[in-house]
Amino acid sequence: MAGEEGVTLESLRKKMAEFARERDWDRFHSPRNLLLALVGEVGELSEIFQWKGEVPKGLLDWKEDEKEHLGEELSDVLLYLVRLSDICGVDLGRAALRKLELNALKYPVHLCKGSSRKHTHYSKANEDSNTSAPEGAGAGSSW
Ligand SMILES: Nc1ccn([C@H]2C[C@H](O)[C@@H](COP(=O)(O)OP(=O)(O)OP(=O)(O)O)O2)c(=O)n1
Repeated sequence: MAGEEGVTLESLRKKMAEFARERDWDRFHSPRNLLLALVGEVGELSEIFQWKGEVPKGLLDWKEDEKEHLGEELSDVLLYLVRLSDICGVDLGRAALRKLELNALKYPVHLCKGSSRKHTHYSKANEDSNTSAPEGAGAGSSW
């Protein structure tokens, strides 16, 4: 039900499994089909922003029906992602938490605060500092 509290990835996973089973759609929900459906929905989501230029956070000047449409397309992406993960035997919640930990290791606060550069920039800077001439010999930092 819309507005229901306590939505979890697991509850969405179960609802999608039930939705497919009731319609005898398990045979269509193969990994490849779900991936293509997911990409299609990402396209529909992108269309909402297409040609608008940058939009303000919170979308305060959007009409209610535009925001509702946005919610629908975001949901389609999420639901197909949840279903794809399930069909592939991936625990999406666990995988996402693990990925967050990996991200934190790749992007330590002390190196990246206030910078949106890719992590390869920091490893490259580190390599350069390991191979560069001793301090004071004219080797400048690359960032
Ligand atoms: N074989 C299918 C078809 C649909 N859905 C579910 C997941 C999505 O949340 C939604 C997608 O439905 P549509 O393909 O009809 O796409 P839209 O809802 O975006 O409609 P439209 O393409 O008309 O804008 O329905 C599904 O699980 N499996």
